[in-house]
Amino acid sequence: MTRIFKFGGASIQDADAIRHLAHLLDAHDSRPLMVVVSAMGKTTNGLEALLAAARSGADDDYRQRLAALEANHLAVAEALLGDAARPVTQRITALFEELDERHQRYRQAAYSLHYDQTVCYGELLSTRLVAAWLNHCGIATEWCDARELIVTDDRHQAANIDWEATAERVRSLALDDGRLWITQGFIGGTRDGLSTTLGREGSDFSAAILAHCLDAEDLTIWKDVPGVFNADPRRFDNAVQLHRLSYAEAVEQTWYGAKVIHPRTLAPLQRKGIPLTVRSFLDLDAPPSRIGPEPGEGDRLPSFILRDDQLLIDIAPSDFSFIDEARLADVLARLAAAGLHANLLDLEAMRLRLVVDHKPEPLAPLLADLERDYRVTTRRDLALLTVRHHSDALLAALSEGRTVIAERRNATNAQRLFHAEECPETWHIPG
Ligand SMILES: Nc1ncnc2c1ncn2[C@@H]1O[C@H](COP(=O)(O)OP(=O)(O)O)[C@@H](O)[C@H]1O
Ligand SMILES: N[C@@H](CC(=O)OP(=O)(O)O)C(=O)O
Repeated sequence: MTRIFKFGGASIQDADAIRHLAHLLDAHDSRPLMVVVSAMGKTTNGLEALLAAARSGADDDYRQRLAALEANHLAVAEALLGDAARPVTQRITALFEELDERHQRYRQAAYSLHYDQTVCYGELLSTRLVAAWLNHCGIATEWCDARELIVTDDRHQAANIDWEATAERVRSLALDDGRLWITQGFIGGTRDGLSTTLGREGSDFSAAILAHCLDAEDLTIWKDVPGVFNADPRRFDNAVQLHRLSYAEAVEQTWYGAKVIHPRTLAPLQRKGIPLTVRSFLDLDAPPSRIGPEPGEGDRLPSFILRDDQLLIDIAPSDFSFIDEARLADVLARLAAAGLHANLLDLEAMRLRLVVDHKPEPLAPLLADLERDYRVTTRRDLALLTVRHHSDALLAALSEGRTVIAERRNATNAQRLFHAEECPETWHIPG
């Protein structure tokens, strides 16, 4: 049965990381194996900045950014392959020419369409590089284009999967030919040949789609942490690893913002009962986290999720009337159309408060639109803390010395909104 591995940007950020990846894959000779790879390091951020430069007409900035991205990829190819780099450097140069041509063609088009036709190049480039290195190391590797495998609609930047068409295409691959297969995370394609993307950090989801369509034995997501913790170990100095948790718990944690796995990853796995392992690509002996149908300690222990850079939107009808169901539906429909998600929603008779990620691009038109029909005020520079499996004592200790700007609580989850300036860079879990 096929196994699926997914590697994110951190695991292929430079030549050394790609060498390490090849050692790791060399030790896994089980086939069929499909490897899903993201863009190198922070390339997607670089491509987003390139897009902004292209759209604002900042031509010098655009050219400099394009050249820097190309130089970085070429340098990695040369560091890896030296004299044997020519075929892959030619391919990289051709991909950058194509990327430039796409920017010229789509710079006047809708933002999301332009985004998908250009930002997809991060993964196209990284997989070419990694495949070339694996083949050079004697690991027979076949490259395939995820835009021809993962069929989506044209909802750019958050495309919906055409499961039937995708399954048909994925199952037609001759995966059991003894080679390792490599494809891109994050990207798909419409039936008409347009590139699409599945949402930032969506490569985990790509891997789950392939696992689902192939009835894979398992999916392993390789990270720079040993597994899923009860809080981001970068932000909470005493976070502990959760070795077992259910799909349902993982969905909840990621939906509230735990960045370790993309929230759309779990459903395709759950539908087929495919186990998910999250493990370290740095420490191969570290015990991993396993996610499956059965609950584990992760379903009981408190977990803590922090969202930085939040914006509070306070919405009231301008005529002193209620926020009735029709108004609530109206506001939420506008939010959804802007591609935004309410991280916290608090409703009173004449006031609706929403907390969203502060993303200026979709927010500016949304706020202008809401202001035409409602009284709208906003507050920025906020941090949202979600505690799952909370207790009063935990919440009190975590809120000490901080103003609670908004709050929402049910039996399992408690959310509190704080001023970012009142929050520490590194948190400590009380207890
Ligand atoms: N609950 C959590 N458990 C583990 N890691 C977490 C958690 N929440 C956030 N993270 C962060 O997720 C990072 C790994 O995810 P990410 O950087 O997106 O990986 P990749 O780019 O390889 O997909 C870790 O370095 C860690 O800081
Ligand atoms: N490269 C894309 C997709 C992705 O999933 O990346 P990563 O696996 O490195 O989080 C992004 O940065 O959004």
